[in-house]
Amino acid sequence: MSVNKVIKRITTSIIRDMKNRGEKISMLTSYDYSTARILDDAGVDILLVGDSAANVFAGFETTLPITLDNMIYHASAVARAAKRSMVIADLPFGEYQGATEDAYKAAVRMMKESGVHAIKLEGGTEIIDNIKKIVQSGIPVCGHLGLTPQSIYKFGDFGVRAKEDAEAAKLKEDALALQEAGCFAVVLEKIPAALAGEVSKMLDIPTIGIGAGNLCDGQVLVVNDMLGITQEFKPKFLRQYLNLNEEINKAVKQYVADVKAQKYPNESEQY
Ligand SMILES: Nc1nc(=O)c2c([nH]1)NC[C@@H]1CN(c3ccc(C(=O)N[C@@H](CCC(=O)O)C(=O)O)cc3)CN21
Ligand SMILES: CC(C)C(=O)C(=O)O
Ligand SMILES: [Mg+2]
Repeated sequence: MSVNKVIKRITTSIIRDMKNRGEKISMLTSYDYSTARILDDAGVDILLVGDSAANVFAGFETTLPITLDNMIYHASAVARAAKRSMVIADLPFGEYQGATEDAYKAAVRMMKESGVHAIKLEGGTEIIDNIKKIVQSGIPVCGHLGLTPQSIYKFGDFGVRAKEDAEAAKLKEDALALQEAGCFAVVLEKIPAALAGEVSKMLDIPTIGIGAGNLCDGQVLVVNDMLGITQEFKPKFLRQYLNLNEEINKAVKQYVADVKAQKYPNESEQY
């Protein structure tokens, strides 16, 4: 019997209601089944299978190399774990910026083969026709504006976006276009808090911020960062809730020492 008969799944309409009620939306990334089980049980509203898997899972410097097949593999693992959370997967670089037909096919493959509930795409007016086609086919789409890591070589750095009036005006225009195209939410990454507040007020759909202040309708962090597994990455917006890197280091050192000293396994740990 499906768990969903007892535990209500978070849907696009539920997160819209959250915005209307003023209940903030919590989102964390997730790339594997075991972690996703823990996050789902802990009550996170949305699990994002981010293309940041390229960085934190695979060790690439940027998000560009991860493939659609890679993303489907991660997304299917997370989708199998999520009982209550809504699961969103990033479409990777190169799969949705070209012909509408190609973008549509990539979105359909992600939905069919992974079992996630929605997809996320970086960009605004440039990809609006592709977003419309995907939304019209029944696939919920989340937008992503501000710092868009798939365009890192265009921007050249990971600095704060839309600090200047012209870029802020373009971001607002993009946000309205995404809403108009039927996106159910939009991620705002590394933009001034005041601008994120204005956009959140302007839009009917929820905004989910990362490095975008507390006036957004929700927040997202990379789970490896907030648990302190990631070691080098410490931007100002990140709050580290655990130092898991240190905890794991201690545990592994103890294990190695126990093996060396023949203290593991003991009598009760063998047959
Ligand atoms: N581990 C991880 N966490 C993330 O939040 C994340 C990824 N990877 N990969 C994909 C994108 C890239 N993101 C980023 C990348 C860099 C900064 C950042 O603030 N970097 C520098 C500052 C650079 C600058 O100011 O020019 C820092 O302080 O670490 C923020 C978000 C967010 N996403
Ligand atoms: C940082 C979030 C928003 C993301 O897109 C990712 O993890 O890939
Ligand atoms: Mg991403």
